Amino acid sequence: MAFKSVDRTRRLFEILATVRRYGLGELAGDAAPRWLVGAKKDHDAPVAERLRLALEELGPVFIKFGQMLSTRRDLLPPGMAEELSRLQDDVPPFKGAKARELIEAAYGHSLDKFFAEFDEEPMAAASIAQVHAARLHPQGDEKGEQTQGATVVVKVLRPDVHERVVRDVAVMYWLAGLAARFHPEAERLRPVEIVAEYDRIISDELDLLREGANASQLGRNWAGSDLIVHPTIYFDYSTENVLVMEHMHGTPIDDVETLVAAGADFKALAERGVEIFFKQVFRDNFFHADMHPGNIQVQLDNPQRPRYIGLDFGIVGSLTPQDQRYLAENFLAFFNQNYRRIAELHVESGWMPADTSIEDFEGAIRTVSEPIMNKPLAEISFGLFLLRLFKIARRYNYQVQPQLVLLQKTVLNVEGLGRDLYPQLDLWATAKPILEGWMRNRADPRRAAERMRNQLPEIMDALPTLAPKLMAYARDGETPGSRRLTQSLTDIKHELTSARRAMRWTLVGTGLVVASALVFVYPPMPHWVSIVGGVAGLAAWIRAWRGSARQ
Ligand SMILES: Nc1ncnc2c1ncn2[C@@H]1O[C@H](COP(=O)(O)OP(=O)(O)OP(=O)(O)O)[C@@H](O)[C@H]1O
Repeated sequence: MAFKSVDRTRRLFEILATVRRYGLGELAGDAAPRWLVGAKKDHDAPVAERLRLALEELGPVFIKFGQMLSTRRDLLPPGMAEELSRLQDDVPPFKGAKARELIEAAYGHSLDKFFAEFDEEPMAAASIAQVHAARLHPQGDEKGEQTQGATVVVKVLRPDVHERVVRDVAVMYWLAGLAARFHPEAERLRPVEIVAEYDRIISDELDLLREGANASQLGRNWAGSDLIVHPTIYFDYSTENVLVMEHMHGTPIDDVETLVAAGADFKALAERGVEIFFKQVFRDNFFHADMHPGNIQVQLDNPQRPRYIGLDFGIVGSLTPQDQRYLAENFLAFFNQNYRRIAELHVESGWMPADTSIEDFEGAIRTVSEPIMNKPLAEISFGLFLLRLFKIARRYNYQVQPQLVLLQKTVLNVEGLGRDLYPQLDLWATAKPILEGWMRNRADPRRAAERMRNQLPEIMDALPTLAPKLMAYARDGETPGSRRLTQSLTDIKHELTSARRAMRWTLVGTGLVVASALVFVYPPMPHWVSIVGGVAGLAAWIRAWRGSARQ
C-alpha cells in the first residue's frame, strides 16, 4: 500500500516535470502556479504540438488517453484534435521469451503442452498487448486420424501493464480533481468525467476474456455472411491475460497497392463497410467501436465482392432502445432536412425539458445542419452532424450518453475509411434502406408481439403482486393507496366543517352571555331578558362542546 503511494507520488513528480519541460502551464489557465507547470515563453512550438510530445514521452497510458481526447473536438481548442490524432504509440516489443514466461504463468503449465509451435518473434506490438503466431497441437478427427493443428495468434498483455494503468489512471484522477476545482473552464470540460470514461475504456481492454467474448458475439451475429468474418476464439486456451484466436489471412485495408493489384472493387468495398456498420448498430445493436485501419483486413477471393475481416474487439458499443430510436429518427429527419421534427423529437421523447422552445432549438439545429447538407452527397458527414447536434443538445441540457458519443466517433471513423477507399461514397444511399427497414420493423405488429414475448418472463414475475392491485382498481376504480388517501382527505374535510361549526356556536354563546351580563348590570331592560339570554348562551356553548367532542 505504502509502496503504491510512493510509486504514484514519484509518477506525479515525473508528470509535473514533463509538463514543466514542455511549458504546458497555459493549458492549466490560472489553476496552477507557473513555477510548477512551466510557462510558454521558453518554447517556439505551438501548445498542441508540445502537448503531443509530452504525452508521447509519458508513455502508452497517456498516449491512449491523448488518442481518446483527439476525438472530442467539442472540448478541444481549434487545431488540438488534429495534433493529438497524430499521436503514435511506437512501443518497442518485449522479448519473445518474456511472452512465453507470461503465457506459462497464466496457464500454470509449460507452453509446449498447449502449442506445437510458438513464434517468439512478435507479429505486432501495441501499447497494451503483443501478438505472436502459433500452432495448436493436432487434434484427432472423427476417424481418429491426426490432422495438422490450427494456426492461431496469441495475444499477450504487456508485463506490468495492469500496474502501470492503475498507477497512471490514479494520478490522472488526482489531476482531474484539481482541475475540476480550480480550472476556470472546469464546468464545461468536466475533467473527472473524461478520466472516468477513459478508465472504463482502458480497464475493459485489460481483460482479454472480455475481448474474446465480444469477438464470439460478433462472429455469431455475422455467421454465414459474405460481408465480414471474425476469428474463432479458443476459449479453452484463453485467460484474462492471454487470448488465443484463429489466425486470419487478409490484406490490410490501408495496403492500397495490394488491393489495386488484386482488382478489388473499391466502391463495393466502401459501401460494404458502411453496410456492416449500420447493420451492427441497427440490426444487431452491437458495434465494433475501434475501427482504425490496423484492425481491418480484407479477403479478396472474389475482388468484386470483397469480404472484411474484423480484428481487435477491445472496444464495442451498444445503445439503449431509446438511444437507438433517437439516432434513427434524427438521421432520417436530418436527411429530409426536417429540422422541426428533430426539435420536436427531442422534446416529445423527454430527452429535453418540456419547456424547451421548439422554435429556438429548431433554429439552432438548422444553423449546424445546413452547412453540412449544402455539400455534394459525397461530402455529407453523419459524424459531423451528430457531433454538432450533441453540442447544441448539451447546451439545452440534454445529457448525451457515453455510448452515443462512442457511436458518433465510430461514425466519423467509418466515414473516413469509406471515403479514403472511394471518395464519391454516398453514405445515405447505403444507410437509408437499413434505417427505414429498421423503423418499419419496429412498427410491425409481429415484431411488437415478439418484443412482448421476450418481456413475458418479467411480466409473469410481476403478475402475482400486480394482479390484486389491478383487481382492486377494476373493482373500485382506484388503488388501495389512492383509496386510503381519499379516505383521509374526506376525514380532514369533515373535521374542518365540524370545527368551523363549533367555533360559530362558541362565538354565539359567548356573545349572548356577555350581552346578558351587560343587560343585567345596566338595567334599562327587565331581568328576565338577561336570564333568557344567559340560558341561550349556555345552550350555545353546550352545543359547541358536544359538536367538537363527537369528532
Ligand atoms: N486473429 C488475427 N489474425 C491475424 N492477425 C491478427 C489477428 N489478431 C491480431 N492480428 C494482428 O495483430 C495486430 C495487433 O492486434 P490487435 O489490434 O488486436 O492488438 P492491440 O494491442 O489491440 O493493438 P492496437 O491497440 O494498436 O489496436 C493487428 O493489427 C493484426 O495485424
